[in-house]
Amino acid sequence: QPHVQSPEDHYFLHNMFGEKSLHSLVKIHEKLKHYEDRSPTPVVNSAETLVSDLANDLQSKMVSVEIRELLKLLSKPHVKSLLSVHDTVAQGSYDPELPPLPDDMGDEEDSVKIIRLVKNKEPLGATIKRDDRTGAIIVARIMKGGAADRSGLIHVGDELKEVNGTPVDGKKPEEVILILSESEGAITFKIAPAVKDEPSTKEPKMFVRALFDYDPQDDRAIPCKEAGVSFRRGDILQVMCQDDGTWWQARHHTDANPRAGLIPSKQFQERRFAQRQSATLLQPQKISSRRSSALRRSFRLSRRDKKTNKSMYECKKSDLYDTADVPTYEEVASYQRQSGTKHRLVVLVGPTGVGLNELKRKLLISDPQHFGLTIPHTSRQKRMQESDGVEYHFISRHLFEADIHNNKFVEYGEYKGHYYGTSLESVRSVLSKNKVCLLDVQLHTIKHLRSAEFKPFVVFVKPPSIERLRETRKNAKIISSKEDKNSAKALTEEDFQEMISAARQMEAQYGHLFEKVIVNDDLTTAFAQLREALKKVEAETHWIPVSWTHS
Ligand SMILES: Nc1ncnc2c1ncn2[C@@H]1O[C@H](COP(=O)(O)OP(=O)(O)OP(=O)(O)O)[C@@H](O)[C@H]1O
Repeated sequence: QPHVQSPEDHYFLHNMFGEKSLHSLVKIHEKLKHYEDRSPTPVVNSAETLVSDLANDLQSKMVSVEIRELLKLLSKPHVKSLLSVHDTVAQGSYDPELPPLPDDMGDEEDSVKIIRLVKNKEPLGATIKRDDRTGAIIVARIMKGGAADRSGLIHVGDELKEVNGTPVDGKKPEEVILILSESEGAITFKIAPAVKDEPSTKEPKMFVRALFDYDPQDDRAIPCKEAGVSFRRGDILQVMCQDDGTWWQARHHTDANPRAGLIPSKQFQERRFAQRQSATLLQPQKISSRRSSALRRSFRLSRRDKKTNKSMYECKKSDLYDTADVPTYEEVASYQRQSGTKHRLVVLVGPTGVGLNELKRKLLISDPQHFGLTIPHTSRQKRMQESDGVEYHFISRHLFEADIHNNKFVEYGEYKGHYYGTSLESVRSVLSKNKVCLLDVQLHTIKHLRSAEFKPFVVFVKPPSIERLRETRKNAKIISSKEDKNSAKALTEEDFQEMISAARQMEAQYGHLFEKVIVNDDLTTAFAQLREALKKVEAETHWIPVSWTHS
């Protein structure tokens, strides 16, 4: 067919239509159709009984070879199955046959339920445990949307008495699971239903962003590895049940399968993390030895005269030892910016020299009406060629200190006795012009910006491999340091190494805050990726922390 384009599709179809079994099925279908049209009626509707009567009769007269052969044929499993199918169809009784109720049921057993589930490849969607006190096998949880849940017949707390006629009393859960996994088709359970009021309240849907990687296979605590759901940092999960304080039930929100699986609860994960930390006495890592780099970036672009402004500032609020909160899950809601409303604040982070300024500059040039930068504050004297509110907002040292005290700065620092800082007001000012505000700050300040007002979209710019850095940064320059503030120096091997190790530490400590990671290998490609990511955030529906949706 002309619309079958890929060779794999073609190959697949070709093989499928060539299958013998498919041809047989088609033939059977045609035959059935043929008979159906003739509306046949069964001659007998219990061929099985007829055959068994016949066999009894013949048994006593096993004289001829023919009789012996006939008996042999009739006792073949295939023939028996065929007769059984014949009878089922002839009698038109397609309901499963329930095993007869035992006659000797004691009084205490009068509430026993016999349940028959037809098992396909799908797992049952239930976990069991042993009651330590009574030794009984109890249904521990029912996975939302799974086969057991959908049947509506099995509930948490039900006691399993028998599986396919085998009593499970005194058996270990693993042994019961083995019986289950070995049985095919219909499985019959004898269950003593739990005496309790089943909470029937519908769970509200909750979506969370996972802030850590999880693989149930590596988790020794999970009660059933097969029931676990693995996920990666950044994945959006729908939490469907939080009844259990330790194991929540959740599914990937894009997953077509409605069945939930187990994930560690927020509280449990936090507890584990705390234990792990105290066990290893983990020291929060110090990020980058080239301190105050972020502050320097924040100011450099906004200065007009580049020559005089290539200098470094001491960062005062340099809380480099800050540890992020334990990253587990963050509740999120879908969000789309309405046209005319404020843009999300774009925060660029990355190690010194990775190219944040370069990317900001390119964005700004690409659309100066759309993107904007903050104007910093300083306590130093205004120079001849400068104007207030253009390069800087010039304020007195006294006022600057009062503003620091009143938490008016996103971040600030001191260089050569003068304060420099980016105020929250300067961010608001760009946003209120309906522009996308591009900000690069030190990582620890992100958490102060995480609010409904700014809804920061944090982009982490990552260096490529050291080999690629060597290749691509041949002509790259970074601002040297205080000793020689007017000159830029070429990037050295040490700079490359520092860039890579700083990036690694940043990702380990703050990775859960990054909504987008861009590798700045080839500049044009990195810029295109950044532009694309920003476009998406502006126009498409995406997830943001739920607390940002109600301001
Ligand atoms: N992908 C790239 N390929 C080649 N050179 C690049 C690339 N990205 C940035 N550069 C160059 O690397 C140098 C450092 O870039 P830039 O000043 O933008 O870094 P930065 O992250 O802002 O650094 P700092 O923290 O030191 O301010 C510049 O000379 C820039 O042109």
